[in-house]
Amino acid sequence: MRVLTINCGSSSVRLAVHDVVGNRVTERVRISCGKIGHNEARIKFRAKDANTAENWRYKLETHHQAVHHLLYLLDSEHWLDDVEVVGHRFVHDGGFFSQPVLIGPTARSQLERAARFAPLHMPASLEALDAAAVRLGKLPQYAVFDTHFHHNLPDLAQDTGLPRDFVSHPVRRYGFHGLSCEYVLDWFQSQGPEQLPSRLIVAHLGSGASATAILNGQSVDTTMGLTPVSGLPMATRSGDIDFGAALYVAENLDMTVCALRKLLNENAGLSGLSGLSGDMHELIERVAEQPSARDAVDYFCYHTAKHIAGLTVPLGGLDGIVFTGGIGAGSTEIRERICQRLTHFGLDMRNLKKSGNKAPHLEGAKGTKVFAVRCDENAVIARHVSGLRSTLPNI
Ligand SMILES: Nc1ncnc2c1ncn2[C@@H]1O[C@H](COP(=O)(O)OP(=O)(O)O)[C@@H](O)[C@H]1O
Ligand SMILES: CC(=O)OP(=O)(O)O
Ligand SMILES: [Mg+2]
Repeated sequence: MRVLTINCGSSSVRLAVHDVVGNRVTERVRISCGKIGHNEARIKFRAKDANTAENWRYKLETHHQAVHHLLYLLDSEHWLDDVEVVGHRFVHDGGFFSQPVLIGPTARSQLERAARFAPLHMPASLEALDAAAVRLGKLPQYAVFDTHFHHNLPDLAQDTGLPRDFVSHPVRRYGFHGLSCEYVLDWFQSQGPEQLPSRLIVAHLGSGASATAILNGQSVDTTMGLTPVSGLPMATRSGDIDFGAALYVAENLDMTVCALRKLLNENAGLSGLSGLSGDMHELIERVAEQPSARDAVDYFCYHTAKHIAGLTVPLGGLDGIVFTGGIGAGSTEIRERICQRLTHFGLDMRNLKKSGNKAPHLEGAKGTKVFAVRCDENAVIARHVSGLRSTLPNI
């Protein structure tokens, strides 16, 4: 089965076409655009069989523009000709879905209702749904959820701390970056039997950032909650903050709830702290000359390490850490700086500098192994969509 997958991240859009036969997922082509909204967004194209890779810089201000442009580029080179089905990453299921769903009118309106919980992602994915319908006609389109992997979090990890009287469906902690966690589990599987660390933390560090505690392959706690604004500091999202401080600021500045939501989602985190940019690469380059860039990077590394240490409580110890996402897979420096704060866990750092899925040292490790894995959420979407295609109801 030939599957087109569309993954709208907070600063990126990634499209890919895969062939899926049984459990085998083979990528034909991928195209992505990062740094959306910056002056120069980056488009990367790679076609596996043709062995071609190209990069362009382009002015793409919004996800809407990016999705349309990437679809156009694929279509004009006939990469979409034999696509049979489309799979989208939707970060939030809104409490409506516990598995991927074929999107009909009811599911679509439920996804629209869930959009308020993830304003940097869900509206973009809904636009991508429409853009694909325009270009590909009536092909079936599926939603695959970031929340799915965390569906069976223990009650203790699902509770929000709000009074029970106030909390009703759909208010609970959901967790995100589940597709990335699934990819990491697949990656361990590919390294050979019994390579999966029993007590594992996946630190997905991209424009959105989270850490998830995985015990024997199951998510047992994670840093994001009802919304993907909580937990680690992010490009433009605050991560965990003193809510009293947020209320004080909102009251003093006479902010509406809507303005507060915008502040915490779009103007906080690395961007708010540095006053320069939410892009980690840019900040690292400016650390020497800009104290605020240094402060933002320090804050990110410190709080990420603190959250990782906190997640050893539900795990009862720590056997492995995987760094993934653009920063986690890309930056040896950030991985090192986080790990320097975790040395009391007895980290085995032999794999720390091995970016992007290179064969790791696995034998003879003493203590907690550290890995960097370049996750591929689109491949996981393609696998889900093809596996469930014949069994899902169209609602
Ligand atoms: N080699 C690298 N070193 C440092 N940061 C990097 C590197 N590669 C990517 N990044 C950062 O990763 C972030 C984007 O992560 P990514 O996972 O691609 O985004 P998204 O969350 O939108 O999917 C940006 O802050 C970017 O600067
Ligand atoms: C859930 C989330 O934050 O996703 P991303 O990292 O792609 O923005
Ligand atoms: Mg992402």
